[in-house]
Amino acid sequence: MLPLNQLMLNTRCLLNLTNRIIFLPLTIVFIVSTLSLLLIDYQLRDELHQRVELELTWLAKSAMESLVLLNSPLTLSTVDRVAKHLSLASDARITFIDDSGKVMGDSMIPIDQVPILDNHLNRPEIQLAQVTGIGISRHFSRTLNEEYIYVAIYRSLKVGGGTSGYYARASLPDSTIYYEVIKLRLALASIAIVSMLTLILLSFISSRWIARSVEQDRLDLKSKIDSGIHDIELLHELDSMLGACSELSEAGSVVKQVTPRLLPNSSGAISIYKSSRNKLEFIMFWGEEWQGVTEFKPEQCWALRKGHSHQSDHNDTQIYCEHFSHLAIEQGNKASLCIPLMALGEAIGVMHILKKEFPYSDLLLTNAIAKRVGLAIANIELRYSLRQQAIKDTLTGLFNRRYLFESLEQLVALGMRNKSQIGIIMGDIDHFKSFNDSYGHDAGDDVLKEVAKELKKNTRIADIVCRYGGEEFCIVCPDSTQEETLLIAEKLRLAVAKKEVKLSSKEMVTVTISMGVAMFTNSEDSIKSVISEADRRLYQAKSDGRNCVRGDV
Ligand SMILES: Nc1nc2c(ncn2[C@@H]2O[C@H](COP(=O)(O)OP(=O)(O)OP(=O)(O)O)[C@@H](O)[C@H]2O)c(=O)[nH]1
Repeated sequence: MLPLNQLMLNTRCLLNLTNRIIFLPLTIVFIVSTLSLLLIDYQLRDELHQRVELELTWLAKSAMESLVLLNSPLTLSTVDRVAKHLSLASDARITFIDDSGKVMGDSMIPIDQVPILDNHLNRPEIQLAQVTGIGISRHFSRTLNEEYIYVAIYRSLKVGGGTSGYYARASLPDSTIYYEVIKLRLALASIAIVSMLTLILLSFISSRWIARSVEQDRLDLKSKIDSGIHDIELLHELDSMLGACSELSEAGSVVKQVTPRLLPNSSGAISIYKSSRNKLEFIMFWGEEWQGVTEFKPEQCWALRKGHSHQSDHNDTQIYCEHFSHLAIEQGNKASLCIPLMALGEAIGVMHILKKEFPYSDLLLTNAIAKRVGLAIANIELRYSLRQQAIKDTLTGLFNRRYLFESLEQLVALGMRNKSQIGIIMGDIDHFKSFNDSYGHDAGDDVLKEVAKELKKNTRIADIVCRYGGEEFCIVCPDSTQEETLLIAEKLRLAVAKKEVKLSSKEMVTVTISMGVAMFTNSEDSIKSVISEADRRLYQAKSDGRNCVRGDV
């Protein structure tokens, strides 16, 4: 049995597990996405810088081309106009610088201030362009008071008759890139936040779902355990009740009470082998009144033929046992199950059950019930046969002297209480020694058996007929007067005298019996004294010529 607190503990563990299952991946996803975002941010910034530099290079080259294509002399006003014109097409600042470092035009500086601008030869991008043709740098612009990215192109141009070098420079404030980066970061952060929120929501929903299904599983498990405990308790009860039964009828009523609680909506019966073992007879049932056959041959039961249980609807078949089929079909196509009842490796009977269906749990239960019922029946039969051996004479089947004294004690006590008399008849076959000597001991045994049958046949059920020893018999007649007992004795004497016994040699013989009668009339009479009195009368009968009854009239 699984205790309830153990069950709760298991559930809590499961919930903790659920938390771990959900929140651990969530944390990992959060860390991975944050790192990815940082990487993307870094790469995008780098990419953006490269693109800006490329764009500025292209702009600087275009500006230089514009200067080359300018049909006018390269004066401050023409060059500055080109710079300002070009800047209309982009956000970039365009600056033209001549060979000597003097600014010839700037898209962001009014023309009147251009001449007063610093010499630009010391600018890193100009110095680089002078050497390699193109120069890129980032530094603080003292003119515009802001951090800028600069790309400068150097080209020698034909001016008048000679050539002169010019720099075309395109630049963008760093803040422009910074704002772009900020915009990108905002977009990425928004995507990340929405994704995380979605993930958290999904995790929350799935954790609720897992918790609900875990709870459902727990309840299912609990109800299964409860019903399992209930079944175990009932099986235990069945076990102990059957163990305490001494009669098959008692076992039958226990099975009738307990089995329907273990197998609800079922009906069934138990049949056991007759001693001849060629037939089985119905001994008990449960559920609906048993409508099936009460006697059948072992060959009519598949379970007994196979040596193990037979289920009619196994593997979608409809193979019913012959002793059972009509019932299963009449009662709405119910499934039938036959289980051999085993004891000491031998089938002693069969349990047949009708039910709509047999789930696996029912099969386990029916087998457990059959096992217990089989053992109980075997025990009862064993006890019965031991008891019979203890109280019966094996040759004649009559009760023995031991049973006579046991039952007399009870009968005398009861008789004295009820103020009724008990008659005792002692009988002895006449000249039995000479019969044995003439016909042999086996013939003597046959005569003893036939005399016993006659005595049994001519007495009431309540009378106790015993073999007292050898060829001597004792018959107890409860609730009988002396006259009645004498009449019974006379009747028995006549019946024995009339009986012709056929010996194995086919010879027909007759014997006679002498009888003495004595009575229990009051509580003072002891068993021994009354029997001695009956014995004394018997010897009186012997001495009076035998084949007669003696007793006080
Ligand atoms: N065949 C057979 N004989 C038995 C059995 N028990 C006792 N006897 C015999 O029964 C005979 C009894 O003989 P006795 O007691 O002398 O008495 P009786 O010959 O019947 O003579 P009366 O009683 O005087 O008529 C003995 O020979 C026993 O061996 C038994 O179970 N089977």
